[in-house]
Amino acid sequence: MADSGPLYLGLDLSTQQLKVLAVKSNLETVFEEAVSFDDDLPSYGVRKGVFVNEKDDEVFAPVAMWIEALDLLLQRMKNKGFDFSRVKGISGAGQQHGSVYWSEGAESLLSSLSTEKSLLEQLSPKAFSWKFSPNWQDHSTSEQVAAFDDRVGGDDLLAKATGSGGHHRFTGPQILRFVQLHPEEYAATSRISLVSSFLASLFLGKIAPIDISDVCGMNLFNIETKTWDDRLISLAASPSGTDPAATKVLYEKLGEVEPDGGKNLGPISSYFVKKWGFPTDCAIIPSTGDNPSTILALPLHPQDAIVSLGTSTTILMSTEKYYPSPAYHMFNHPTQPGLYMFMLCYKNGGLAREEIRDAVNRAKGIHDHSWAQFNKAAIETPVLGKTSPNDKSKLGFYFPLPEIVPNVQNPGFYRFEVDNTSKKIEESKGWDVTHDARAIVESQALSMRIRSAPLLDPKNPQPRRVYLVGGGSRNKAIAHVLADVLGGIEGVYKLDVGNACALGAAYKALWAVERRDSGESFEDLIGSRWNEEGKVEKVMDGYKKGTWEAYGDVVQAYTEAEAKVQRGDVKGDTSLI
Ligand SMILES: Nc1ncnc2c1ncn2[C@@H]1O[C@H](COP(=O)(O)OP(=O)(O)O)[C@@H](O)[C@H]1O
Ligand SMILES: O=C(CO)[C@@H](O)[C@H](O)COP(=O)(O)O
Repeated sequence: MADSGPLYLGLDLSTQQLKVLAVKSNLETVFEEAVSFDDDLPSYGVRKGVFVNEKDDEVFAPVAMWIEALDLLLQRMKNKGFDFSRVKGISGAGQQHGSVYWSEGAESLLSSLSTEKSLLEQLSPKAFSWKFSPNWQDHSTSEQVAAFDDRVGGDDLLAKATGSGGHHRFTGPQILRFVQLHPEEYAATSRISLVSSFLASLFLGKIAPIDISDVCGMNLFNIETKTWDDRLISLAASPSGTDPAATKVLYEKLGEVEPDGGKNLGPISSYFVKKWGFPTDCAIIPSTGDNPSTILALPLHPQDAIVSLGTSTTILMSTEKYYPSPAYHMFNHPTQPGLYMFMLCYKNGGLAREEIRDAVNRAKGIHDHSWAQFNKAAIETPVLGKTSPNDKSKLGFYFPLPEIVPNVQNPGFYRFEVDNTSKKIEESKGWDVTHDARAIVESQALSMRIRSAPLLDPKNPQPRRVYLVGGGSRNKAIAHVLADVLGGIEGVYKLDVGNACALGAAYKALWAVERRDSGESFEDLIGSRWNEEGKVEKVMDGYKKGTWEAYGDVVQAYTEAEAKVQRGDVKGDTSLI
Protein backbone atom coordinates (compact mmCIF):
# COMPACT_ATOMS: atom_id res chain seq x y z
CA MET A 1 0.00 0.00 0.00
CA ALA A 2 1.34 3.42 -0.89
CA ASP A 3 2.56 5.52 2.02
CA SER A 4 -0.10 8.06 2.96
CA GLY A 5 0.76 9.34 6.48
CA PRO A 6 1.40 12.99 7.30
CA LEU A 7 4.57 14.79 6.23
CA TYR A 8 6.22 17.82 7.81
CA LEU A 9 8.36 20.28 5.86
CA GLY A 10 11.41 22.08 7.21
CA LEU A 11 12.91 24.83 5.03
CA ASP A 12 16.27 26.49 5.50
CA LEU A 13 16.80 29.90 3.95
CA SER A 14 20.53 30.16 4.51
CA THR A 15 23.22 32.37 3.01
CA GLN A 16 23.89 30.34 -0.09
CA GLN A 17 20.87 28.09 -0.60
CA LEU A 18 17.20 27.46 0.07
CA LYS A 19 16.77 23.87 1.18
CA VAL A 20 13.75 21.76 2.03
CA LEU A 21 13.40 18.45 3.76
CA ALA A 22 10.28 16.34 4.53
CA VAL A 23 9.91 13.95 7.46
CA LYS A 24 7.29 11.41 8.45
CA SER A 25 5.78 11.11 11.96
CA ASN A 26 8.42 8.48 12.81
CA LEU A 27 11.16 11.10 12.04
CA GLU A 28 12.23 9.36 8.83
CA THR A 29 13.48 11.85 6.20
CA VAL A 30 11.77 11.03 2.91
CA PHE A 31 12.57 13.96 0.66
CA GLU A 32 15.25 16.65 0.18
CA GLU A 33 15.70 19.35 -2.41
CA ALA A 34 17.69 22.59 -2.68
CA VAL A 35 18.15 25.69 -4.80
CA SER A 36 21.60 27.30 -4.89
CA PHE A 37 21.47 31.08 -5.30
CA ASP A 38 24.77 31.39 -7.19
CA ASP A 39 24.29 28.42 -9.49
CA ASP A 40 20.52 28.25 -10.03
CA LEU A 41 19.70 31.96 -10.05
CA PRO A 42 22.75 33.50 -11.78
CA SER A 43 20.81 36.52 -13.11
CA TYR A 44 21.01 38.19 -9.66
CA GLY A 45 24.82 38.20 -9.85
CA VAL A 46 25.38 37.33 -6.18
CA ARG A 47 28.59 35.59 -5.02
CA LYS A 48 28.13 33.03 -2.27
CA GLY A 49 24.58 34.30 -1.92
CA VAL A 50 25.38 37.97 -1.30
CA PHE A 51 26.49 41.30 -2.69
CA VAL A 52 29.44 43.02 -1.03
CA ASN A 53 30.00 46.79 -1.01
CA GLU A 54 33.53 46.87 0.37
CA LYS A 55 33.69 50.65 0.50
CA ASP A 56 30.97 50.82 3.16
CA ASP A 57 31.50 47.36 4.72
CA GLU A 58 28.02 46.37 3.56
CA VAL A 59 26.91 42.81 2.78
CA PHE A 60 23.35 42.24 1.61
CA ALA A 61 21.10 39.95 -0.44
CA PRO A 62 18.22 40.66 -2.84
CA VAL A 63 14.86 39.63 -1.34
CA ALA A 64 13.49 38.89 -4.84
CA MET A 65 16.11 36.15 -5.22
CA TRP A 66 14.78 34.34 -2.13
CA ILE A 67 11.21 34.55 -3.46
CA GLU A 68 12.24 33.21 -6.86
CA ALA A 69 14.14 30.45 -5.05
CA LEU A 70 10.91 29.40 -3.32
CA ASP A 71 9.03 29.35 -6.64
CA LEU A 72 11.80 27.21 -8.12
CA LEU A 73 12.05 24.91 -5.11
CA LEU A 74 8.32 24.13 -5.18
CA GLN A 75 8.51 23.53 -8.95
CA ARG A 76 11.41 21.12 -8.46
CA MET A 77 9.47 19.30 -5.74
CA LYS A 78 6.50 18.95 -8.08
CA ASN A 79 8.74 17.73 -10.93
CA LYS A 80 10.07 15.02 -8.62
CA GLY A 81 6.52 13.89 -7.81
CA PHE A 82 6.44 15.22 -4.22
CA ASP A 83 2.94 14.70 -2.75
CA PHE A 84 2.08 18.13 -1.30
CA SER A 85 -1.34 16.87 -0.13
CA ARG A 86 0.30 14.96 2.74
CA VAL A 87 1.97 18.02 4.31
CA LYS A 88 0.37 18.77 7.70
CA GLY A 89 2.85 21.32 9.00
CA ILE A 90 5.60 23.66 7.78
CA SER A 91 8.29 25.42 9.74
CA GLY A 92 11.52 27.02 8.68
CA ALA A 93 14.99 28.18 9.63
CA GLY A 94 16.41 31.48 8.42
CA GLN A 95 19.91 32.90 8.39
CA GLN A 96 19.90 35.03 11.52
CA HIS A 97 19.80 38.82 11.97
CA GLY A 98 18.77 39.73 8.37
CA SER A 99 15.71 41.98 8.10
CA VAL A 100 13.06 42.35 5.39
CA TYR A 101 11.19 45.64 4.91
CA TRP A 102 7.58 45.20 3.75
CA SER A 103 5.67 47.96 1.95
CA GLU A 104 2.24 49.30 2.97
CA GLY A 105 0.54 47.07 0.40
CA ALA A 106 2.34 43.88 1.44
CA GLU A 107 -0.36 42.21 3.55
CA SER A 108 -3.04 42.73 0.94
CA LEU A 109 -0.71 41.35 -1.77
CA LEU A 110 0.16 38.33 0.37
CA SER A 111 -3.48 37.51 1.05
CA SER A 112 -4.74 37.84 -2.53
CA LEU A 113 -2.18 35.97 -4.62
CA SER A 114 -3.36 34.58 -7.96
CA THR A 115 -2.35 31.06 -8.94
CA GLU A 116 -1.90 32.27 -12.52
CA LYS A 117 1.35 33.93 -11.55
CA SER A 118 4.50 33.16 -9.58
CA LEU A 119 5.25 34.59 -6.13
CA LEU A 120 8.06 36.62 -7.67
CA GLU A 121 5.81 38.28 -10.28
CA GLN A 122 3.27 39.27 -7.65
CA LEU A 123 5.43 40.27 -4.71
CA SER A 124 8.55 41.79 -6.16
CA PRO A 125 9.13 44.69 -6.02
CA LYS A 126 5.66 45.89 -4.88
CA ALA A 127 5.53 44.14 -1.51
CA PHE A 128 8.79 45.68 -0.29
CA SER A 129 9.87 49.16 0.71
CA TRP A 130 13.53 48.10 0.34
CA LYS A 131 14.62 45.38 -2.04
CA PHE A 132 17.61 44.14 -0.04
CA SER A 133 18.14 42.40 3.26
CA PRO A 134 21.29 43.14 5.28
CA ASN A 135 23.32 39.95 5.68
CA TRP A 136 24.93 38.61 8.87
CA GLN A 137 28.37 39.30 7.33
CA ASP A 138 27.61 43.03 7.15
CA HIS A 139 30.08 45.17 9.06
CA SER A 140 28.76 48.65 8.42
CA THR A 141 27.25 49.51 11.81
CA SER A 142 30.20 50.35 14.13
CA GLU A 143 28.68 53.71 15.06
CA GLN A 144 25.25 52.20 15.78
CA VAL A 145 26.74 49.32 17.80
CA ALA A 146 28.54 51.82 20.03
CA ALA A 147 25.23 53.65 20.54
CA PHE A 148 23.51 50.38 21.54
CA ASP A 149 26.23 49.51 24.07
CA ASP A 150 26.15 53.05 25.50
CA ARG A 151 22.40 53.15 25.70
CA VAL A 152 22.29 50.65 28.57
CA GLY A 153 25.67 51.42 30.15
CA GLY A 154 28.08 49.12 28.31
CA ASP A 155 28.28 45.87 26.35
CA ASP A 156 28.12 43.75 29.52
CA LEU A 157 24.79 45.33 30.47
CA LEU A 158 23.53 44.99 26.90
CA ALA A 159 24.48 41.30 27.04
CA LYS A 160 22.70 40.91 30.39
CA ALA A 161 19.51 42.41 28.93
CA THR A 162 19.48 40.97 25.40
CA GLY A 163 21.82 37.94 25.59
CA SER A 164 24.53 39.63 23.48
CA GLY A 165 26.68 42.73 23.48
CA GLY A 166 26.27 45.03 20.50
CA HIS A 167 27.14 43.34 17.19
CA HIS A 168 27.38 44.75 13.68
CA ARG A 169 25.06 42.14 12.22
CA PHE A 170 22.36 42.32 14.91
CA THR A 171 19.07 43.67 13.61
CA GLY A 172 18.66 46.60 16.04
CA PRO A 173 21.85 48.40 14.93
CA GLN A 174 20.98 47.51 11.31
CA ILE A 175 17.51 49.07 11.68
CA LEU A 176 19.00 52.22 13.20
CA ARG A 177 21.40 52.53 10.24
CA PHE A 178 18.47 51.99 7.85
CA VAL A 179 16.49 54.76 9.62
CA GLN A 180 19.50 57.10 9.26
CA LEU A 181 20.45 56.25 5.66
CA HIS A 182 17.07 55.52 4.09
CA PRO A 183 14.46 57.59 5.97
CA GLU A 184 11.99 57.59 3.07
CA GLU A 185 12.09 53.82 2.60
CA TYR A 186 11.81 53.38 6.37
CA ALA A 187 8.74 55.64 6.44
CA ALA A 188 7.22 53.54 3.63
CA THR A 189 7.76 50.32 5.62
CA SER A 190 4.63 48.74 7.11
CA ARG A 191 6.32 45.84 8.88
CA ILE A 192 9.84 44.51 9.50
CA SER A 193 10.43 40.75 9.45
CA LEU A 194 13.48 38.67 10.27
CA VAL A 195 14.48 36.25 7.48
CA SER A 196 12.75 33.48 9.48
CA SER A 197 9.45 35.32 9.93
CA PHE A 198 9.62 36.51 6.29
CA LEU A 199 9.66 32.86 5.20
CA ALA A 200 6.72 32.00 7.48
CA SER A 201 4.81 35.07 6.17
CA LEU A 202 5.00 33.83 2.57
CA PHE A 203 3.33 30.54 3.54
CA LEU A 204 0.87 32.15 5.94
CA GLY A 205 -0.37 34.81 3.50
CA LYS A 206 0.08 37.52 6.13
CA ILE A 207 2.95 38.90 8.21
CA ALA A 208 4.01 36.25 10.73
CA PRO A 209 5.18 37.22 14.22
CA ILE A 210 8.88 37.15 15.08
CA ASP A 211 10.00 33.98 16.82
CA ILE A 212 10.94 33.85 20.53
CA SER A 213 14.46 32.53 19.89
CA ASP A 214 15.40 34.35 16.67
CA VAL A 215 14.31 37.65 18.29
CA CYS A 216 17.39 37.37 20.54
CA GLY A 217 19.59 38.09 17.49
CA MET A 218 18.32 41.68 17.31
CA ASN A 219 19.80 43.46 20.40
CA LEU A 220 16.22 44.67 20.95
CA PHE A 221 14.49 42.02 23.07
CA ASN A 222 15.00 41.82 26.82
CA ILE A 223 15.46 38.16 27.75
CA GLU A 224 15.10 38.86 31.47
CA THR A 225 11.78 40.73 31.20
CA LYS A 226 10.61 38.70 28.14
CA THR A 227 9.53 41.84 26.23
CA TRP A 228 10.94 44.32 23.74
CA ASP A 229 13.40 46.58 25.59
CA ASP A 230 11.97 50.10 25.44
CA ARG A 231 15.40 51.75 25.80
CA LEU A 232 16.67 49.92 22.73
CA ILE A 233 13.52 50.18 20.61
CA SER A 234 13.51 53.95 21.11
CA LEU A 235 17.19 54.09 20.10
CA ALA A 236 16.65 52.02 16.93
CA ALA A 237 13.59 54.12 16.06
CA SER A 238 15.34 57.49 15.93
CA PRO A 239 18.97 58.60 16.21
CA SER A 240 18.10 60.90 19.14
CA GLY A 241 16.63 57.91 20.98
CA THR A 242 14.06 60.18 22.59
CA ASP A 243 11.19 60.46 20.15
CA PRO A 244 8.09 58.74 21.58
CA ALA A 245 6.18 58.97 18.29
CA ALA A 246 9.04 57.30 16.40
CA THR A 247 9.29 54.62 19.11
CA LYS A 248 5.59 53.82 18.77
CA VAL A 249 5.98 53.49 15.00
CA LEU A 250 8.84 51.01 15.36
CA TYR A 251 6.83 48.91 17.84
CA GLU A 252 4.08 48.71 15.20
CA LYS A 253 6.51 47.75 12.46
CA LEU A 254 8.02 44.95 14.59
CA GLY A 255 4.72 43.57 15.92
CA GLU A 256 4.35 41.04 18.72
CA VAL A 257 6.82 38.25 19.44
CA GLU A 258 5.25 34.76 19.50
CA PRO A 259 6.27 33.12 22.81
CA ASP A 260 5.28 29.57 21.79
CA GLY A 261 7.70 28.04 19.27
CA GLY A 262 5.07 25.39 18.50
CA LYS A 263 2.14 27.75 17.95
CA ASN A 264 -0.16 27.03 15.01
CA LEU A 265 -0.06 30.48 13.37
CA GLY A 266 -2.89 29.50 11.05
CA PRO A 267 -3.46 27.41 7.93
CA ILE A 268 -1.35 27.74 4.79
CA SER A 269 -2.45 30.49 2.42
CA SER A 270 -4.96 29.38 -0.23
CA TYR A 271 -2.44 30.27 -2.96
CA PHE A 272 -0.29 27.25 -2.01
CA VAL A 273 -3.38 25.02 -1.71
CA LYS A 274 -4.60 25.87 -5.20
CA LYS A 275 -1.22 26.15 -6.95
CA TRP A 276 0.71 23.28 -5.43
CA GLY A 277 -1.92 21.03 -3.80
CA PHE A 278 -1.15 21.54 -0.08
CA PRO A 279 -4.12 20.52 2.13
CA THR A 280 -6.23 23.38 3.52
CA ASP A 281 -5.41 22.34 7.10
CA CYS A 282 -1.61 22.45 6.67
CA ALA A 283 -0.42 24.39 9.77
CA ILE A 284 2.19 27.15 9.57
CA ILE A 285 4.46 27.03 12.61
CA PRO A 286 6.87 29.89 13.54
CA SER A 287 10.17 29.69 11.69
CA THR A 288 13.26 30.30 13.81
CA GLY A 289 16.93 31.13 13.21
CA ASP A 290 19.16 28.60 11.48
CA ASN A 291 21.23 28.13 14.65
CA PRO A 292 18.33 27.61 17.10
CA SER A 293 16.85 25.28 14.51
CA THR A 294 20.08 23.24 14.38
CA ILE A 295 19.80 22.34 18.09
CA LEU A 296 16.40 20.80 17.27
CA ALA A 297 17.90 18.26 14.83
CA LEU A 298 18.34 15.78 17.68
CA PRO A 299 17.39 15.45 21.36
CA LEU A 300 20.39 17.35 22.74
CA HIS A 301 21.66 16.41 26.24
CA PRO A 302 23.08 18.90 28.73
CA GLN A 303 26.87 19.27 28.17
CA ASP A 304 26.49 18.29 24.48
CA ALA A 305 27.83 20.72 21.89
CA ILE A 306 27.00 21.07 18.20
CA VAL A 307 29.71 22.50 15.98
CA SER A 308 28.30 23.74 12.70
CA LEU A 309 30.89 23.90 9.93
CA GLY A 310 28.93 25.92 7.34
CA THR A 311 29.80 29.20 5.65
CA SER A 312 30.12 30.55 9.17
CA THR A 313 31.39 28.27 11.94
CA THR A 314 29.28 28.11 15.08
CA ILE A 315 29.24 26.22 18.36
CA LEU A 316 25.88 25.69 20.02
CA MET A 317 24.82 24.30 23.38
CA SER A 318 21.47 24.06 25.16
CA THR A 319 21.67 25.16 28.78
CA GLU A 320 19.54 25.94 31.83
CA LYS A 321 22.01 28.64 32.89
CA TYR A 322 21.34 32.19 31.72
CA TYR A 323 24.95 33.27 31.94
CA PRO A 324 25.27 36.20 29.52
CA SER A 325 28.56 37.77 28.49
CA PRO A 326 29.67 40.08 25.68
CA ALA A 327 32.09 37.28 24.68
CA TYR A 328 29.27 35.12 23.24
CA HIS A 329 25.54 34.96 22.63
CA MET A 330 22.64 33.61 24.67
CA PHE A 331 19.26 33.06 22.99
CA ASN A 332 15.92 31.85 24.29
CA HIS A 333 15.58 28.16 23.46
CA PRO A 334 13.35 27.78 20.38
CA THR A 335 10.90 25.33 21.96
CA GLN A 336 11.40 25.20 25.74
CA PRO A 337 10.72 28.22 27.97
CA GLY A 338 13.33 28.38 30.74
CA LEU A 339 16.10 26.89 28.59
CA TYR A 340 18.65 28.92 26.65
CA MET A 341 20.96 28.41 23.70
CA PHE A 342 24.62 29.36 24.00
CA MET A 343 26.28 30.31 20.72
CA LEU A 344 29.54 31.52 19.29
CA CYS A 345 29.61 32.50 15.63
CA TYR A 346 32.79 32.95 13.60
CA LYS A 347 32.56 34.75 10.31
CA ASN A 348 35.95 33.38 9.25
CA GLY A 349 34.83 29.77 9.44
CA GLY A 350 34.49 27.78 6.22
CA LEU A 351 35.70 30.63 4.02
CA ALA A 352 38.95 31.04 5.98
CA ARG A 353 39.60 27.28 5.94
CA GLU A 354 39.05 27.38 2.16
CA GLU A 355 41.69 30.14 1.81
CA ILE A 356 44.23 27.98 3.61
CA ARG A 357 43.20 24.93 1.60
CA ASP A 358 43.84 26.88 -1.62
CA ALA A 359 47.16 28.26 -0.35
CA VAL A 360 48.36 24.77 0.65
CA ASN A 361 47.30 23.47 -2.77
CA ARG A 362 49.11 26.31 -4.55
CA ALA A 363 52.27 25.60 -2.56
CA LYS A 364 52.08 22.03 -3.85
CA GLY A 365 51.47 23.16 -7.44
CA ILE A 366 47.82 22.05 -7.33
CA HIS A 367 45.33 24.48 -8.79
CA ASP A 368 41.97 23.12 -7.76
CA HIS A 369 39.80 23.29 -4.64
CA SER A 370 40.32 19.74 -3.38
CA TRP A 371 40.77 19.15 0.35
CA ALA A 372 43.29 16.26 0.19
CA GLN A 373 46.46 18.32 0.80
CA PHE A 374 44.86 20.41 3.54
CA ASN A 375 43.69 17.23 5.28
CA LYS A 376 47.08 15.53 4.97
CA ALA A 377 48.79 18.60 6.43
CA ALA A 378 46.27 18.92 9.30
CA ILE A 379 46.72 15.28 10.32
CA GLU A 380 50.50 15.06 9.85
CA THR A 381 51.34 18.32 11.62
CA PRO A 382 51.90 17.59 15.33
CA VAL A 383 49.88 19.21 18.14
CA LEU A 384 50.53 23.01 18.08
CA GLY A 385 53.09 22.43 15.33
CA LYS A 386 55.67 21.15 17.86
CA THR A 387 57.92 18.50 16.36
CA SER A 388 59.82 18.05 19.64
CA PRO A 389 58.83 18.76 23.27
CA ASN A 390 61.10 21.83 23.44
CA ASP A 391 59.79 23.38 20.23
CA LYS A 392 57.78 26.54 20.47
CA SER A 393 54.00 26.18 20.09
CA LYS A 394 52.52 27.72 16.96
CA LEU A 395 49.32 29.74 17.25
CA GLY A 396 47.60 31.35 14.26
CA PHE A 397 44.64 33.69 13.77
CA TYR A 398 43.12 33.71 10.30
CA PHE A 399 40.78 36.57 9.51
CA PRO A 400 40.51 37.17 5.77
CA LEU A 401 37.26 38.99 6.68
CA PRO A 402 36.68 41.26 9.69
CA GLU A 403 35.87 38.87 12.54
CA ILE A 404 32.99 38.72 15.03
CA VAL A 405 34.76 36.64 17.72
CA PRO A 406 36.97 38.42 18.64
CA ASN A 407 35.76 41.73 17.23
CA VAL A 408 38.57 42.44 14.73
CA GLN A 409 38.00 45.15 12.14
CA ASN A 410 41.14 44.73 10.05
CA PRO A 411 41.42 41.55 8.03
CA GLY A 412 44.73 39.69 8.22
CA PHE A 413 46.65 36.54 9.06
CA TYR A 414 48.55 36.50 12.36
CA ARG A 415 51.11 33.92 13.47
CA PHE A 416 52.64 33.65 16.94
CA GLU A 417 55.10 31.34 18.69
CA VAL A 418 54.92 30.53 22.40
CA ASP A 419 58.00 29.68 24.46
CA ASN A 420 57.52 26.36 26.23
CA THR A 421 58.78 27.35 29.66
CA SER A 422 58.28 31.11 29.96
CA LYS A 423 54.97 30.99 27.96
CA LYS A 424 56.10 34.26 26.38
CA ILE A 425 54.52 34.96 23.02
CA GLU A 426 56.24 36.56 20.07
CA GLU A 427 55.19 37.22 16.51
CA SER A 428 56.46 34.46 14.26
CA LYS A 429 58.85 35.26 11.42
CA GLY A 430 56.72 32.92 9.32
CA TRP A 431 56.33 29.21 8.83
CA ASP A 432 55.52 26.80 6.07
CA VAL A 433 51.92 27.19 4.96
CA THR A 434 51.24 23.49 5.54
CA HIS A 435 51.35 24.25 9.30
CA ASP A 436 48.40 26.58 8.86
CA ALA A 437 46.02 23.73 8.00
CA ARG A 438 46.23 22.36 11.53
CA ALA A 439 46.73 25.77 13.13
CA ILE A 440 43.48 27.26 11.80
CA VAL A 441 41.35 24.42 13.16
CA GLU A 442 43.27 24.46 16.46
CA SER A 443 42.75 28.20 16.72
CA GLN A 444 39.00 28.03 16.02
CA ALA A 445 38.60 25.13 18.47
CA LEU A 446 40.65 26.83 21.21
CA SER A 447 38.43 29.88 20.94
CA MET A 448 35.37 27.62 21.37
CA ARG A 449 36.95 25.77 24.28
CA ILE A 450 37.91 28.92 26.18
CA ARG A 451 34.59 30.68 25.66
CA SER A 452 32.29 27.70 26.36
CA ALA A 453 34.10 26.82 29.61
CA PRO A 454 31.69 28.78 31.89
CA LEU A 455 28.77 26.72 30.57
CA LEU A 456 30.36 23.37 31.37
CA ASP A 457 30.39 21.58 34.71
CA PRO A 458 33.70 22.64 36.36
CA LYS A 459 34.19 19.02 37.46
CA ASN A 460 33.77 17.81 33.86
CA PRO A 461 35.18 20.65 31.78
CA GLN A 462 34.67 18.85 28.45
CA PRO A 463 31.50 18.43 26.41
CA ARG A 464 29.77 15.04 26.77
CA ARG A 465 29.54 14.67 23.01
CA VAL A 466 30.52 17.00 20.19
CA TYR A 467 28.21 16.70 17.16
CA LEU A 468 29.46 18.03 13.82
CA VAL A 469 27.03 19.36 11.21
CA GLY A 470 27.23 21.48 8.02
CA GLY A 471 29.29 21.21 4.84
CA GLY A 472 32.65 20.78 6.66
CA SER A 473 31.40 17.92 8.86
CA ARG A 474 32.29 15.41 6.16
CA ASN A 475 35.96 16.30 6.67
CA LYS A 476 37.61 13.75 9.02
CA ALA A 477 40.83 15.76 9.36
CA ILE A 478 38.91 18.74 10.74
CA ALA A 479 37.03 16.37 13.09
CA HIS A 480 40.36 14.93 14.25
CA VAL A 481 41.81 18.32 15.24
CA LEU A 482 38.55 19.48 16.84
CA ALA A 483 38.51 16.29 18.92
CA ASP A 484 42.11 16.89 20.04
CA VAL A 485 41.34 20.40 21.29
CA LEU A 486 37.77 20.10 22.60
CA GLY A 487 37.95 16.56 23.97
CA GLY A 488 34.49 15.07 24.45
CA ILE A 489 33.76 12.46 27.11
CA GLU A 490 31.93 10.16 24.68
CA GLY A 491 33.66 11.41 21.54
CA VAL A 492 33.02 13.39 18.37
CA TYR A 493 30.07 12.46 16.16
CA LYS A 494 28.87 13.43 12.74
CA LEU A 495 25.19 14.13 12.66
CA ASP A 496 24.31 12.51 9.36
CA VAL A 497 20.89 13.97 8.82
CA GLY A 498 21.20 15.95 5.60
CA ASN A 499 20.71 19.57 6.46
CA ALA A 500 20.51 19.91 10.26
CA CYS A 501 18.73 23.31 10.30
CA ALA A 502 16.07 22.14 7.84
CA LEU A 503 15.69 18.91 9.81
CA GLY A 504 15.30 20.82 13.10
CA ALA A 505 12.60 22.94 11.43
CA ALA A 506 10.78 19.82 10.15
CA TYR A 507 10.91 18.26 13.64
CA LYS A 508 9.57 21.50 15.11
CA ALA A 509 6.61 21.41 12.68
CA LEU A 510 6.00 17.75 13.57
CA TRP A 511 6.14 18.43 17.32
CA ALA A 512 3.84 21.46 17.00
CA VAL A 513 1.17 19.49 15.16
CA GLU A 514 1.44 16.14 16.97
CA ARG A 515 2.15 17.20 20.60
CA ARG A 516 -0.66 15.81 22.75
CA ASP A 517 -1.29 19.15 24.37
CA SER A 518 0.87 22.21 24.76
CA GLY A 519 2.49 20.47 27.77
CA GLU A 520 4.35 17.80 25.75
CA SER A 521 7.87 19.12 25.32
CA PHE A 522 9.87 18.92 22.12
CA GLU A 523 12.53 16.81 23.86
CA ASP A 524 9.89 14.34 25.14
CA LEU A 525 8.17 13.91 21.80
CA ILE A 526 11.26 13.81 19.56
CA GLY A 527 13.28 11.89 22.21
CA SER A 528 10.65 9.12 22.36
CA ARG A 529 10.74 8.64 18.57
CA TRP A 530 14.46 9.20 18.01
CA ASN A 531 16.68 6.32 17.00
CA GLU A 532 20.26 7.39 16.42
CA GLU A 533 21.09 4.45 14.18
CA GLY A 534 21.91 5.74 10.72
CA LYS A 535 21.71 9.36 11.92
CA VAL A 536 24.71 9.62 14.22
CA GLU A 537 28.16 8.35 13.31
CA LYS A 538 31.02 8.38 15.77
CA VAL A 539 33.95 9.84 13.86
CA MET A 540 36.61 10.29 16.56
CA ASP A 541 37.37 9.51 20.14
CA GLY A 542 37.20 12.73 22.08
CA TYR A 543 39.48 13.06 25.08
CA LYS A 544 43.09 12.01 24.47
CA LYS A 545 45.17 12.10 27.63
CA GLY A 546 48.11 14.46 27.24
CA THR A 547 46.76 16.10 24.09
CA TRP A 548 43.80 17.87 25.72
CA GLU A 549 46.14 19.05 28.51
CA ALA A 550 48.71 20.31 25.97
CA TYR A 551 46.11 22.69 24.63
CA GLY A 552 45.25 23.69 28.21
CA ASP A 553 48.90 24.81 28.57
CA VAL A 554 48.55 27.45 25.84
CA VAL A 555 45.19 28.89 26.88
CA GLN A 556 46.80 31.89 28.55
CA ALA A 557 49.15 32.55 25.63
CA TYR A 558 46.27 32.18 23.16
CA THR A 559 44.19 34.72 25.11
CA GLU A 560 47.09 37.21 25.17
CA ALA A 561 47.85 36.77 21.47
CA GLU A 562 44.21 37.17 20.56
CA ALA A 563 44.00 40.39 22.61
CA LYS A 564 47.04 41.77 20.72
CA VAL A 565 45.30 41.04 17.42
CA GLN A 566 42.06 42.59 18.63
CA ARG A 567 43.78 45.76 19.90
CA GLY A 568 45.67 46.08 16.62
CA ASP A 569 49.07 45.83 18.41
CA VAL A 570 50.33 43.53 15.68
CA LYS A 571 50.13 43.92 11.95
CA GLY A 572 48.72 40.89 10.18
CA ASP A 573 49.98 39.50 6.88
CA THR A 574 47.78 40.02 3.88
CA SER A 575 48.69 36.73 2.28
CA LEU A 576 49.62 33.30 3.56
CA ILE A 577 52.62 32.61 1.37
N1 LIG B 1 35.15 18.23 2.33
C1 LIG B 1 35.05 19.40 2.96
N2 LIG B 1 35.96 19.76 3.88
C2 LIG B 1 35.88 20.94 4.54
N3 LIG B 1 34.90 21.83 4.34
C3 LIG B 1 33.95 21.54 3.42
C4 LIG B 1 33.97 20.32 2.70
N4 LIG B 1 32.89 20.31 1.89
C5 LIG B 1 32.24 21.49 2.10
N5 LIG B 1 32.88 22.22 3.02
C6 LIG B 1 32.53 23.57 3.53
O1 LIG B 1 31.14 23.67 3.73
C7 LIG B 1 30.72 25.04 3.52
C8 LIG B 1 29.24 25.06 3.13
O2 LIG B 1 28.52 24.50 4.18
P1 LIG B 1 26.92 24.42 4.19
O3 LIG B 1 26.54 23.92 5.54
O4 LIG B 1 26.47 23.64 3.01
O5 LIG B 1 26.53 25.95 3.89
P2 LIG B 1 25.62 27.07 4.60
O6 LIG B 1 26.37 27.57 5.79
O7 LIG B 1 25.47 28.15 3.55
O8 LIG B 1 24.33 26.42 4.94
C9 LIG B 1 31.64 25.56 2.45
O9 LIG B 1 31.92 26.93 2.71
C10 LIG B 1 32.90 24.68 2.58
O10 LIG B 1 33.94 25.40 3.18
O1 LIG C 1 25.19 35.21 11.95
C1 LIG C 1 25.02 34.03 12.19
C2 LIG C 1 24.68 33.62 13.54
O2 LIG C 1 24.74 34.67 14.47
C3 LIG C 1 25.12 33.00 11.09
O3 LIG C 1 25.26 31.71 11.60
C4 LIG C 1 23.90 33.11 10.22
O4 LIG C 1 22.78 32.67 10.96
C5 LIG C 1 24.02 32.43 8.85
O5 LIG C 1 24.60 31.21 8.80
P1 LIG C 1 24.81 30.24 7.52
O6 LIG C 1 23.95 30.74 6.39
O7 LIG C 1 26.27 30.27 7.27
O8 LIG C 1 24.39 28.89 7.98
